[in-house]
Amino acid sequence: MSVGIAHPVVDSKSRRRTFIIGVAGGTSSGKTSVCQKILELLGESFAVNGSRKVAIISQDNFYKELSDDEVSLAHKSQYNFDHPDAFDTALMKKTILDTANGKTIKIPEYDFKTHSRKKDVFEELHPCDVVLFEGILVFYHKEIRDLFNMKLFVDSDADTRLSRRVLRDTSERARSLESVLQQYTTFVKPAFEEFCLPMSKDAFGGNGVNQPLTAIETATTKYIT
Ligand SMILES: Nc1ncnc2c1ncn2[C@@H]1O[C@H](COP(=O)(O)OP(=O)(O)O)[C@@H](O)[C@H]1O
Ligand SMILES: O=c1ccn([C@@H]2O[C@H](COP(=O)(O)O)[C@@H](O)[C@H]2O)c(=O)[nH]1
Repeated sequence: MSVGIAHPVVDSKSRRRTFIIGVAGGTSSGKTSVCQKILELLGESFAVNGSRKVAIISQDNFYKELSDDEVSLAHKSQYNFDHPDAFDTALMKKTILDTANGKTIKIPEYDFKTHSRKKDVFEELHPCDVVLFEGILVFYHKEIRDLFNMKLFVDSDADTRLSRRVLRDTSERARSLESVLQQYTTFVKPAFEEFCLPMSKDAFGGNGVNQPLTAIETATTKYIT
């Protein structure tokens, strides 16, 4: 499989550019784990040539603020967090563009237990050389998709994803088994098939890190000045 390296438009006045990698995949496919591994390995290999800063941004931090009624629905597993409209696309686009142009950005933090952003809590991210932007629907909107220099799709089998999700959501996200299964069958699985999977076509696939890592190392060496 070939890897397309794109060169999205960045502010020509900007002196610094950041290589942005979009990492998509279904829920619990291992996106965060793959990103952490890439970050670790890139950190090590880049250390040979001087320090290059690599960071991970999660699309989960860009969920829209919900009304009280929507929060009530969310607590009953009746809110669709897997639809593209659940995300603040404008803020996501601005954040990626600012990152690409070497600006310091502020990322909101999301709380899965309350289904809301943490009030006045932000992570400040200083300019990086490589940013991994991961999430279920990071490839859905063309205006966001086109900002990535490289696209990776973490491809894990559906049974594996569901079993990991059950374990994670019941232990870390304060969910009951019934609610995880209800949300999965009503929203998560249909949305994966409609909005996530079709966007994986031109991305670098698999669920390991070796092939993408080699491609990322090659691409970033050429791209970053
Ligand atoms: N290769 C793997 N083997 C076993 N468990 C894994 C593996 N990759 C991820 N997990 C576990 O599955 C859950 C979801 O993984 P995560 O990387 O957070 O996925 P995603 O970011 O796609 O939702 C986590 O609890 C994680 O520890
Ligand atoms: O308040 C919320 C917000 C999101 N979700 C679910 O999270 C996953 C996306 O996160 P992954 O780490 O990629 O699994 C998505 O499928 C939403 O259904 C939630 O349950 N509650």
